Amino acid sequence: MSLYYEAADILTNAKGAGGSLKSRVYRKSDFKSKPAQVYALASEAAKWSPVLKEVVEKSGILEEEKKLTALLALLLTHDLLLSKNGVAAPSNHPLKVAITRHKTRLNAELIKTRVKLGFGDVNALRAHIEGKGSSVDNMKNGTSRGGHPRWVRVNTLQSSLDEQLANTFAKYGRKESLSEIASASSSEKVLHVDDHVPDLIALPPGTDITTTSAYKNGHVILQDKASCFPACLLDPQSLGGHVIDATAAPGNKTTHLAALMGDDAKSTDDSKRRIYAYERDKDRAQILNKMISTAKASRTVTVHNQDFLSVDPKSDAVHGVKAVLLDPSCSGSGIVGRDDGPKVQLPEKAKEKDSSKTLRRSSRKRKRAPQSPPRDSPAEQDGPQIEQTPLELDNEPSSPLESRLQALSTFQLKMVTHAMRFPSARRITYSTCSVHSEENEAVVLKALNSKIARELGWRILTRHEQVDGLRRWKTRGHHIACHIAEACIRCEKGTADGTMGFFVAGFVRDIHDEEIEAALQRRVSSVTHEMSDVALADQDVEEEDSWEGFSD
Ligand SMILES: C[S@@+](CC[C@H](N)C(=O)[O-])C[C@H]1O[C@@H](n2cnc3c(N)ncnc32)[C@H](O)[C@@H]1O
Repeated sequence: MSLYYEAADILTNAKGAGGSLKSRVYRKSDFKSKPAQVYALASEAAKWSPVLKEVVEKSGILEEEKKLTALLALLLTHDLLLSKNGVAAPSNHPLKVAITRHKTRLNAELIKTRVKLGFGDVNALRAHIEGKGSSVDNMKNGTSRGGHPRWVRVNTLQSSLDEQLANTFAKYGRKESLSEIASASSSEKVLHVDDHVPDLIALPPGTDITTTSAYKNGHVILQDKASCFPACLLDPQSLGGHVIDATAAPGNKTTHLAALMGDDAKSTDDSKRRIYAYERDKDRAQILNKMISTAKASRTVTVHNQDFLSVDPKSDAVHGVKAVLLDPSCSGSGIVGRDDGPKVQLPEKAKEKDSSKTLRRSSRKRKRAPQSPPRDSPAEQDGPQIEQTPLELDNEPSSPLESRLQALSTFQLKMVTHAMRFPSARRITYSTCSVHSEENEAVVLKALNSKIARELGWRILTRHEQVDGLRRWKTRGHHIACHIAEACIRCEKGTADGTMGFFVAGFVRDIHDEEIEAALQRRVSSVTHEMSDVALADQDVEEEDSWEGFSD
């Protein structure tokens, strides 16, 4: 019987363990049940929870069975009604007895819910739930947003969109709208060619292309749409000169930059443009090398297993660098499926339903937003989801998330201001896969207000100056940064746009080399002083990335 308690325990995640549901199950060593069984039950019950919540509530068993918590009732009902082997416990076990005696009632409620949702039999409902993970409400009103599309970037160093459409995706029907892809099941052969990022294709959620030769040979790369924005925004082909990818592993954006540099990058001429890819972590630098070689970008990219902050902007090694792509470590709060595990909808007792409404209403009235929990805490994990309010900028760090965000943003600002020091650089993109303003607009604002930006002529790249696809992108920055909000590009996770949560902004400068040289001379004596001004203390930050590459 420990199976149900253990599955409940892992879904509640009371200790706020980090990572996906799967990693949390397999990390835990003290299960009595088989970890695979716990994982299967927890993830299946979570998927079915929008339906089972209604079934359990309507049956009224929570009012009658004092032994059953909402989560145990959900898990047991799942196995009683939907598992081939039924409830995994001896027939006289009190929990099994407590659920089994309501089987007829629960079954009747499941039939009613299924019919109401418009499914002919339980297999049709199962197929829908397996395919899309939609909520009952979405199913009811037909507004299911579906899942997260599988984004595939054609690697134009090796292939072309037309070639891939004619070969790898020859049997796929082309759809005009992304929503048709998001709501398709993984077995449907349909695709959508993206409207904002060139050479990008959306496939139905869960589509596996890792067995195709195009994927194995690096002709196509798995990369979320949002993660393609920084290289597009940097627009390296319009600038000339060399490019730095300051925080490069695993290499999605490095290989994208190489693809955008196109023919130039293919040239064997010694004077050709290069990408200097920095990665401070040794193991990740190896992954980066592998990705670059599979994508056939080695002719353009040189990998440096080095801390970007230790690169002297004036050294010969980086002479002629015109653009810097900066995608540093961040909280990773925008990543889909990384650690926002399954959302469980729990049944409520009739009486509790009323009181919980009161609670929610009163919390909305509170003037100051409740502390947003750390990324790893139960609220952002697999437990019952607490209503979230956007984190407000606050100078007094009082929760682990706030202090973590402050450490991250200090590090991120340090990276941006270092990139601003490269004398020949004209454009920088700064991106994160975080949803928090502290790591996004706030860093951009602080960087723009820094002494180095002002002295060396850096300003924001306005929306009007952005490449066509990104200029047309509607979701812009948060208004805490009102005068630059339009210039900041945001992607929200879980919307019809089918992206992860992401942020990117560009910096440019238009001044001449001589003016920059003079400004650099003037500030030689003040640099050390400024470094301490912005509290650029080294911070240990957890690494996060948007790796979706070859071993996806
Ligand atoms: C968000 S990931 C980059 C993802 C990558 N741009 C991509 O699209 O595949 C951040 C990477 O930066 C590396 N990193 C963090 N600080 C660094 C530094 N100071 N110098 C070089 N690399 C750094 C981390 O090890 C991590 O691999």
